[in-house]
Amino acid sequence: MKRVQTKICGISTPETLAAALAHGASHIGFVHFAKSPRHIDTGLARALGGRCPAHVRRVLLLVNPHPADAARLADEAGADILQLHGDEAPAQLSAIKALTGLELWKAVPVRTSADLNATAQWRGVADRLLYDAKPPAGSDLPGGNGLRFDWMLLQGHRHALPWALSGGLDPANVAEAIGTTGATLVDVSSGVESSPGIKDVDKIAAFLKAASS
Ligand SMILES: O=C(O)c1ccccc1N[C@@H]1O[C@H](COP(=O)(O)O)[C@@H](O)[C@H]1O
Repeated sequence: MKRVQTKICGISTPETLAAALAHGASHIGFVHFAKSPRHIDTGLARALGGRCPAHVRRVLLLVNPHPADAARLADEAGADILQLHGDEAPAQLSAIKALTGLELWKAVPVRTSADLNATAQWRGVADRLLYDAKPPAGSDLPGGNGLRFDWMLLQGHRHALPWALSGGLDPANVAEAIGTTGATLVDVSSGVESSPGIKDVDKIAAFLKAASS
């Protein structure tokens, strides 16, 4: 069976980056969104990303960026992949793709099967869909809320694009999440923290071990 890929999102220190790399993360996420407790500037993202070996992909998370800003921020951060986690329109991603040529992930907020069935619009626009739980009404954060959705919705679903699973994953539930959904790429942020924005090296290690077992 193919090894499950793993993204640790919201890395902001050399210590937590080292833990993620030592335990086999395939993707490292840097959050550039001022309202997030995980927000870092692009200079720090570049410095941390510079410690990643070439096979580890550096993902810059942005929310509703103007395409020109997305291109500048990606360049400053040295990103390999852009994760668009707001309510971007397809034309916005097309413009970002034209400017950067980077791999683009589009976050899809999921509560019901209707949310999954509306994803055909991303064909030819995004490279990967990232399913996340729909945020609570009025939430400041469109993601990173530690909330999961009903994984059973993914059973038998015909995905419009390659996809990844996120939302409320943690060391205790990630193996079940992979088993239930068949995910080949999982993404975690708050589930490997001791408090919002503070990553925990032991939880990172436990998550990566559980995801690969
Ligand atoms: O992590 C954040 O602060 C964040 C802010 C704005 C948009 C998305 C964010 N994180 C992403 O949300 C999902 C789920 O996170 P969690 O594991 O439930 O905390 C994940 O893809 C993060 O990359």
